[in-house]
Amino acid sequence: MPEAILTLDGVHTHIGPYHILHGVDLSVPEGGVAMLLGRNGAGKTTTLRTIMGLWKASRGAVRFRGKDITSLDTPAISRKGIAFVPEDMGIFTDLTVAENMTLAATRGAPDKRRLDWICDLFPPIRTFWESSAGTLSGGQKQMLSVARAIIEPRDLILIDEPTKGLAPAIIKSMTGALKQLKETETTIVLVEQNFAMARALGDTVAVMDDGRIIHAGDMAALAADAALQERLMGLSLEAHQ
Ligand SMILES: Nc1ncnc2c1ncn2[C@@H]1O[C@H](COP(=O)(O)OP(=O)(O)OP(=O)(O)O)[C@@H](O)[C@H]1O
Repeated sequence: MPEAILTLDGVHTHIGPYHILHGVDLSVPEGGVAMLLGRNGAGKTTTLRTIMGLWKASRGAVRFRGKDITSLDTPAISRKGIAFVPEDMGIFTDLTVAENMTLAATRGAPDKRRLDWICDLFPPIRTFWESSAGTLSGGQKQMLSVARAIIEPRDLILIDEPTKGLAPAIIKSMTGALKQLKETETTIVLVEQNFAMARALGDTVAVMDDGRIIHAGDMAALAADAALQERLMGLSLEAHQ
């Protein structure tokens, strides 16, 4: 088993008066894709936001490469090499695709070779380079959102439901792009409801319910066990492509 790049140890998160995470324990191995699954409202988004410091853990610890990052602010966490692709994508719709990409680069002008590689991963970025991001389709916006997150090499990228509301053909190309990203050094934590994508990409899986991790193991083992899926998530994933 590769060493963990990220660990959560008994993490509790409160949002205002609401106690949302109830002691999340999670270990993400370095390299590959760690899936985070669970019903709506299980706490997946809250977990990603807590890792990024967008919500503060009220108890427990988040460690990145063994270092406690729980009390760092979000820009400091980002500078450690962690990127976040939120569910609402976080792109600037009034700006062009080019401006969105340039603004995402924190270390000066984007590297030309890397930009070419990203445009090969997501061809619409190249096609619509000078267009306003607001005019892109939902799938293209999602691609821009992931592209921005990887404009500079990242050790870890957290992606929240990148296929939400997308057509099957777009989901397929997003899956292909993330597969290529997976071949690089980047470790990916992926929240996803689309089982075809989870099965195609996931190496490990953690299942959440009610603010806790209720199962952790290999994605392939969960994919092969319909009874376990039913018990953990109340549905057989095969039926939820
Ligand atoms: N800003 C907020 N204020 C109050 N409660 C919130 C807030 N954000 C999330 N919650 C609650 O926290 C719980 C977990 O939500 P979260 O978005 O983390 O779940 P999720 O597993 O990502 O679900 P989904 O798939 O629906 O996004 C839910 O009960 C939700 O209503």
